[in-house]
Amino acid sequence: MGSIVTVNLALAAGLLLVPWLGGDFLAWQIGLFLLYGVAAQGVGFAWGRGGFLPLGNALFFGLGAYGAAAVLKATEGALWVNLAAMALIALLCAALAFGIALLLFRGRMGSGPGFSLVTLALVLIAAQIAETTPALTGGFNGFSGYPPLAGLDPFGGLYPVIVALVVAVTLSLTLIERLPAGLILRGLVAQEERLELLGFAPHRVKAWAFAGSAGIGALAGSLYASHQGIVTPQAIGFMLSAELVIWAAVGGRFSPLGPLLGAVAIGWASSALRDTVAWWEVGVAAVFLLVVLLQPGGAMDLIHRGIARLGLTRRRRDAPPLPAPPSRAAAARGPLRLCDVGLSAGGIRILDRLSLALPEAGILCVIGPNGAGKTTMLNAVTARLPVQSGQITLGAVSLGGKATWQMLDHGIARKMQIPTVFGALTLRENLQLAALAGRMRGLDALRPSPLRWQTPPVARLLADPEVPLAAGLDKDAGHLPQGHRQFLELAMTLSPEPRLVMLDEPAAGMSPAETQLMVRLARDYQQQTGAAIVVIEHDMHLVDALADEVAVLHQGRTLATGSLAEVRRDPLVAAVYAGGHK
Ligand SMILES: Nc1ncnc2c1ncn2[C@@H]1O[C@H](COP(=O)(O)OP(=O)(O)OP(=O)(O)O)[C@@H](O)[C@H]1O
Repeated sequence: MGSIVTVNLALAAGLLLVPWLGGDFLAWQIGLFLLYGVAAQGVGFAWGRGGFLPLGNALFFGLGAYGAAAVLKATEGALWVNLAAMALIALLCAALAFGIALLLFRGRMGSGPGFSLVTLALVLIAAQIAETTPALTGGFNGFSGYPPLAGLDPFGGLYPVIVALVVAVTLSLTLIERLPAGLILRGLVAQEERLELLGFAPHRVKAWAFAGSAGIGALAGSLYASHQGIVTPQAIGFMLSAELVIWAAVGGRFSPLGPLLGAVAIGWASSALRDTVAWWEVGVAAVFLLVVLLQPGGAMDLIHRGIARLGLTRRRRDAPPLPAPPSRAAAARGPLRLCDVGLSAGGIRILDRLSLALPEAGILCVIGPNGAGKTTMLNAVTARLPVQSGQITLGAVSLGGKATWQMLDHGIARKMQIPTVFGALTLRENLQLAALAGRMRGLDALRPSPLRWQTPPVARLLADPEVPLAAGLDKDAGHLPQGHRQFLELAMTLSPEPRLVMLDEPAAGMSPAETQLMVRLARDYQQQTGAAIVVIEHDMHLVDALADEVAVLHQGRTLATGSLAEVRRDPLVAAVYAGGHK
């Protein structure tokens, strides 16, 4: 916290010195690049933190600028009315962005080019409207003839207001990084699938990030109107959108200060050198290309690495853990039933009128030859693949039409066949995210204390001397060996205290000792919580050690259920396994 305040105070002091050292004209020039920099910070937030690239963020900068110009003209200098109106415009832009992102990201995984292209199309449309509606926007000539905010001189009094905006935005973005909201965003980029299984709706997380990005852009745009005294279609055009992306990339999109640095450095150098250095734009494009290819973290990444090499980074002290509040997943009730479930994908019938009733408590092992549809059954339950016929119910609740991220609130958690952990985060951060799962309420994402939550299942695992997690909490999860990764994913799966745990080949890639440990941990969890656990497994020793009951799947149908001894005696099962499968 202290370092955040120091950095922002230094930023404010450095920027406020500009008019003293360089005069009003330099401050006016820097003020413009700072406003562009704030808008680029919005782009950096969406791209670097949210993992999706908005190609048309000048839309919100322009809406902020035109909106503020119109308000300033209509109200003729009433300061508080103007400020309230500008804040309202920024909120409206954020709401617009939220809606756009929800529409585009809903029901889709990934943050691919579709979103970027739509935002590009939107800014092209907006620029066209601005050019062709002179009655509203002043057309090509621009919107002018309004007083600046509070009558502040763009060459004098407005500059401290711009600096205040810069510091407020930088401080907010830096603080968000230290709060659960920032961790959730990092989780989104690191492993969207796991985040969704932990009960976070990726499309909503992205929508909030895009709303923040748009609101920041609109605030910058609203001061730009006063700074320039005129708003032209360039303020809402594609060129500015592209420049915001270049500044964010070159300065460093992963850091709140990076885009600001990029905008001021490139913007100022461009204004000084564009007319004297031939091919200046080509040079900027070349730098952009080099950054994209060789230095994705931009200039701020180099600066951070330099600071780390000099040993100037302070290690954050870990505050003692707090008991986590009750989990919604622990309150869910009812046995899971699949009734005549049919599922086809890629033209292949995978589940063929599959019916299976799970016990409300105990361990059910699902076995069957390769390709029998075991993993697909879990995909159907967790809504990762759409079911075409039949019903899946949990107690009295139908799971039909629900999304993957809603499953945790129904008490369902899943460990994947290939362990999915947040590879770019430390083990501690992985467990912090899992502690938030199913427990966050209201404004918890914006409070620091939820990062200290510790859940009963994770506390037990960390205290267990055989579980290889407690010693390396500050290591990146991406460097864990396969066995340790399985335990980390198990810890994250159990952390929300789910009533129904689905473990897909939990011992894959493990040594015999690790496999034994996995069996013990699954058994312990079942006994401590009375939950139902479904384990998909090929290893019959493990099935023997774990199963209260066994279900055999074959060609997308339930072939037999009963104890392991019973299904072994079943002639149909014997025939399937004698057919050369595992
Ligand atoms: N999304 C999909 N699109 C097309 N085919 C799929 C899809 N998912 C699974 N399949 C196919 O469905 C069949 C069943 O796959 P599934 O992974 O459910 O089998 P499994 O019983 O878990 O096998 P294994 O024990 O080898 O993991 C396989 O032939 C697989 O290739």
